[in-house]
Amino acid sequence: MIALRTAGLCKSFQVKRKRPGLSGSIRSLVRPEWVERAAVSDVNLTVQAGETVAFLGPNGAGKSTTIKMLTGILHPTSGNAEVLGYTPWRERTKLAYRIGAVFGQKSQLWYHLPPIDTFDLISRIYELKRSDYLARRKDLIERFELETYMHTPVRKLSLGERMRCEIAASFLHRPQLLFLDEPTIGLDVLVKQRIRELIRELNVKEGTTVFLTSHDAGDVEELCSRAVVIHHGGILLDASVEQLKRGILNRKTITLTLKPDSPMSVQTAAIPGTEIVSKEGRRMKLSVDLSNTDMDTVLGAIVGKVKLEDVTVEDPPLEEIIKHIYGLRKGGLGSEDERDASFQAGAGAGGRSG
Ligand SMILES: Nc1ncnc2c1ncn2[C@@H]1O[C@H](COP(=O)(O)OP(=O)(O)OP(=O)(O)O)[C@@H](O)[C@H]1O
Repeated sequence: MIALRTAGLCKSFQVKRKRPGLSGSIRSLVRPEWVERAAVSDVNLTVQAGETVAFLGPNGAGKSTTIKMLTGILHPTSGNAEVLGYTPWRERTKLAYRIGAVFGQKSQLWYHLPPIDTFDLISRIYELKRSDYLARRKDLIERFELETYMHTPVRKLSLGERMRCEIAASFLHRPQLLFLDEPTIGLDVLVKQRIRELIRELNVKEGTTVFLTSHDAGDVEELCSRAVVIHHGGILLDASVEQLKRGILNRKTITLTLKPDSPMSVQTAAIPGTEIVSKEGRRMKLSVDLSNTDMDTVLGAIVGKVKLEDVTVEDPPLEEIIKHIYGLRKGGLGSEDERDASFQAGAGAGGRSG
């Protein structure tokens, strides 16, 4: 069953063109000149029910604008979309009963009220049967471990506690499709991990389709089965996360802080798949290609050669990954695996994209 389908979805905004200089500014004020700016251009996408899709792209790529059209907040300039059988901008109210939305930077919980009050309010907005609501609330409170926070005003909760409440609240009315916009932004590693597990659990248990935007490669790797990358408003890549992992998400960044009495360099020439990307005083960043080596080998080759004060291993920022994909698509193709991830998938993971 199809959860969501778009065909040639486009959105342009009229923006004022600013003329240069003071006189230009005054003229713009008196007689503004409008130009059209494309935010989303020709997005063709099909998401099957139960899929977990990461919708990725750099700042300004058109992610939020697409989500706003899919939830019925914005009308497209042209093209079509169908979400759970509804045209979002024409049947917004009906659709609202069947979808959920969580915005990492905007709270749906009342700031001065405890979460339990907002939960009650949501149950009334969605006209939930009292007994169903109470059973569902109990289940979500246990699952998300919210008991201790339910009666504390939201303003007194930490970001991680609030986000767990936000996501639990969005599941109250059993949405078939959940839109998550940066759900793990600003959270520490452990809370991010827990939130991903909980969303994944509900996806598996209840078949909720997940459509998520994120700048965090970990959200994509751990939560999603498919990634759609949007750039300059159009789809650049549509791949299974497995393909991405094999081809593109196979790099890690190691940051070393060396002790003052340590030798100040690491001989990466002797470690396959590893190169130094930056060096500043006692801090050094290495990029590791895990299709060529493994973490044990790399760390084994470093430990003992230098004296370490600190070491961290991270995913490279998603922006870097997207830049890399963009480079591949423009023709600078690397390994067969990269071609695999970039092109097979770009033509549509399982023929899903246009
Ligand atoms: N209401 C608006 N009026 C004019 N331009 C807009 C409006 N909303 C968005 N845009 C423009 O459309 C483009 C896409 O914006 P959008 O917010 O969809 O990007 P995004 O991918 O969600 O970015 P981010 O990751 O920063 O949230 C941007 O160039 C933005 O400036």
